[in-house]
Amino acid sequence: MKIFHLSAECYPIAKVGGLADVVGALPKYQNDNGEESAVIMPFYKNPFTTTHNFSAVFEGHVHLGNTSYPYQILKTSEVSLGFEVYFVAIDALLNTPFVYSENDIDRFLAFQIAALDWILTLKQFPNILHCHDHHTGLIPFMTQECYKYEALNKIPVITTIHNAQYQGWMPYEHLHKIPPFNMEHIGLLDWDKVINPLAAAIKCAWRVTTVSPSYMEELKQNANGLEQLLAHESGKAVGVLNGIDTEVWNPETDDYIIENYNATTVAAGKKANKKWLCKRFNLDEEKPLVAFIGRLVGEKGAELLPEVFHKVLQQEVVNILLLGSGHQDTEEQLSQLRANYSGNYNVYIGYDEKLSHIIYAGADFLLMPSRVEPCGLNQMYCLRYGTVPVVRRIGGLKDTVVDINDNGFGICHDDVTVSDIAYAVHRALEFYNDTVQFQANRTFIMSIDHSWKTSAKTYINLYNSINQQHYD
Ligand SMILES: Nc1ncnc2c1ncn2[C@@H]1O[C@H](COP(=O)(O)OP(=O)(O)O[C@H]2O[C@H](CO)[C@@H](O)[C@H](O)[C@H]2O)[C@@H](O)[C@H]1O
Repeated sequence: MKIFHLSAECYPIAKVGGLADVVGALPKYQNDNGEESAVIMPFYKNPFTTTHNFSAVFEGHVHLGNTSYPYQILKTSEVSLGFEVYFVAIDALLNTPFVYSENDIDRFLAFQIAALDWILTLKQFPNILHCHDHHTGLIPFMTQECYKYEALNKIPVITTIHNAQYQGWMPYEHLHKIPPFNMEHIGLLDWDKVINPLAAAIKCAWRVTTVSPSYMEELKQNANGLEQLLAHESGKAVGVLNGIDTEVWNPETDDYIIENYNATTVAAGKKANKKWLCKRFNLDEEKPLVAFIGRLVGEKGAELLPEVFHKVLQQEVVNILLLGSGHQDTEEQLSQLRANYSGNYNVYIGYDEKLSHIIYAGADFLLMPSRVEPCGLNQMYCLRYGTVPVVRRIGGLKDTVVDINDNGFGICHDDVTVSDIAYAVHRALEFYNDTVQFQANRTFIMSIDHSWKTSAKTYINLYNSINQQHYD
C-alpha cells in the first residue's frame, strides 16, 4: 500500500512539537510492516535543508487565485530516515527559518495545492492520503470537491487531529484561492461563518482519528467550538494512541545523553545524567529533581507553574528544572523566580532537543499538569528513561499513566489548580523517599512498551478497512 503523510512538521527535519515526532516515526514503522509510506512536507530554510543537497523530481507553478508561484518537489538521497520525504519548495512562501508565521493561510494553502497538483501528475497514485492537523485540513475537501482533483477523489483521505485547539480559520476573502468547486457545497468549508480547515477535514475525510481514545471522547465536550461536529461525525472517528520512536528514544543508545543505561544500570546512569544537569544548572544533586519540558501555553497549565514552583520550593526538599518557551509573561515569571531559589531551581527558556533528552534521563519526575493533552509524548519518553510522570488525568495522559495508589507507576491528579499540582508533587516526593519501591518502579516503567509497533498496525488496519469497504 502506498501511503502519503502530509504534514507541516517532521522530525528530524522541522520540529516545533509532538506533531513532528509522530510524522517522523509512524511512516518508518509502517514501512517496517511492508507498506510504502512517505511524507510530503514544506521545504523550510533550516539546519536540515541547508546541510543536505536536494534534487528536483517535479517543477511547476502553483496558483493562489490570480497569483502564481513557481515550485519544485525536492528529494534528498543523503540521509535515510526509514521513509521517503518529498519537499514542497515554494521559495516565495515556505523558504523561511520558522515553521509557523503570520502568513500561514497563504503558505499552507499553497503547500496543499502544490502537493495535490504534483500527486495528479504521478503514474501511480497513492492508496491513502493521511493528513495531519489543520495545515493539511483542506486536502480532504479539495480531493472530494475541486474539479481539477476529480482524478484523486477515489483515494481515501484520513485526517489525524493532534490538537483541535488550532483550526486554521480563514476569512472568506481567501475563498478565491481554493481551486474551483461546486459552490452549492461551500457549507463543507464553513464553521461559524468562516472557512475552518479543521472542520472541513472532519466533514470530508473518510476517517478521522485523534491521537488517543480519551481525547476523542473529550473532544465531544470540549473542542474549541467543534464539539457538535465531532459528535455528529463520531461514526467515522476513532482514537489511536500515539507511539514513540524507540530507536530515537532509547537510553541505552541515545547519543545526546551524558551516560547511557538500561534497566540494569538505571541507578548509575540516571545519577550521571542528573549530576551533569545539576552542575550545568546549579542544582543540588542530593535532592530529587522534578522537571517540566514543553510549550509554555495555557493548554499545558504553564501559567500556573510559577506559583506551583514557588509553593513547592518553600515546602519541600527538591530541585526544579524547566525547559520551555511560550507566553512571554510566563517565561518572565519563571525566570524571575530564579533569584529566590538559586541552588534548587532553574529554567532554560528556549528550544533544545539535546537538553530535553538529558532531562528525560536525569530527572526523577516529569511534571505535566495539562488542561488539554491530546496524547502527550513526554510522559512516554520519560517512562522509557525511568523517570516517573506526574500528570493530570486527561486525554492521552489518562490513557498511559496509572497512579501508584491504583497499583500503577505514576502520580496522577484531577484538577489544574496550584494546590492540586503542588499536592501531586508532594506525593511524588513521598514516593521518592520510599527508596526500595522507587527503585523497583524505575526498572518497571522502563519496560512499558509504548513503541509504534501496535499503533502503526492499527493505522494500517484502518486503511485496509476503508479500501475493503471501497472495493466491496
Ligand atoms: N523547549 C523544548 N525543547 C526541546 N524539546 C521540546 C521543548 N518543548 C517541547 N519539546 C518536545 O516537543 C515534543 C512535545 O510533544 P507533546 O506531545 O508533549 O506536545 P505538543 O503539544 O507539541 O503536541 C501535540 O501533538 C502531539 C502528537 O500527536 C500530542 O502528543 C500532544 O498531546 C499534542 O498537544 C516532545 O518531543 C518534547 O520533548
